[in-house]
Amino acid sequence: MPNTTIRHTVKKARNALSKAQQQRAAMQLALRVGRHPAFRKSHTLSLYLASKGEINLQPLIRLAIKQGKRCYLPVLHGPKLKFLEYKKTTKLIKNRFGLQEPSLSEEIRASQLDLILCPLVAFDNKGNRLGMGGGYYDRTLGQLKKRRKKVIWGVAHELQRQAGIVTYWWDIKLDGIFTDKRVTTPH
Ligand SMILES: Nc1nc2c(c(=O)[nH]1)N(C=O)[C@@H](CNc1ccc(C(=O)N[C@@H](CCC(=O)O)C(=O)O)cc1)CN2
Ligand SMILES: Nc1ncnc2c1ncn2[C@@H]1O[C@H](COP(=O)(O)OP(=O)(O)OP(=O)(O)O)[C@@H](O)[C@H]1O
Repeated sequence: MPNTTIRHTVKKARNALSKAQQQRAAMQLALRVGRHPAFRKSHTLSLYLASKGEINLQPLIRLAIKQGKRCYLPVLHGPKLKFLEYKKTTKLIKNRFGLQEPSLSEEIRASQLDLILCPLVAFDNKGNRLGMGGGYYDRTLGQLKKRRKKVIWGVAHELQRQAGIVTYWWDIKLDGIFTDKRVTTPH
């Protein structure tokens, strides 16, 4: 399927999930990520605040903060993202897409993050990611040098899995995917 068709179809399916289904998925994701070594070993991690049917990371954020981990959120900065700390007291403002982001808090360089949980629209078993089409994660994470450790993971509802995604030279590869149902590493 062409990527535009995938984007359209998956967004529609994701938006159709009920509140109860969304809550259950968010809890299951938090449990699954919470017991994974990539999360357990992490001290600094970036997440996102869900919008329009994206899997909600709030239960996971609460768990991470309770365990003393430092949580960061993406903030639009020109063509790229910055990562700013997110705490209970952090003031949020809406960016031009209507997404909430920290207005003023401590910044961390992407290379200092132990775990980066990326939002996405669709993914496949090879670790390919299709996002909202802004190219923000690609531009920001494409520059990470020597990716020895598995830091970049996608998070999604299981229904966002596709048989294959058409990719381009700028697309970053995911080191793994967490869904409400499974953990997958590229194969
Ligand atoms: N929750 C969340 N935060 C995120 C991202 C994301 O995908 N999800 N991003 C990941 O890169 C960045 C923002 N990227 C975006 C890129 C494009 C559009 C966009 O085109 N929005 C359309 C509506 C699309 C729709 O309704 O599905 C618009 O506002 O017109 C939005 C965000 C940073 N923060
Ligand atoms: N590293 C890069 N260098 C130059 N241009 C880039 C780079 N990464 C992405 N782009 C541009 O961004 C546009 C959007 O890319 P793409 O459709 O892959 O975004 P996405 O991964 O879906 O979005 P997002 O990461 O914001 O969720 C592309 O048309 C491409 O021209």
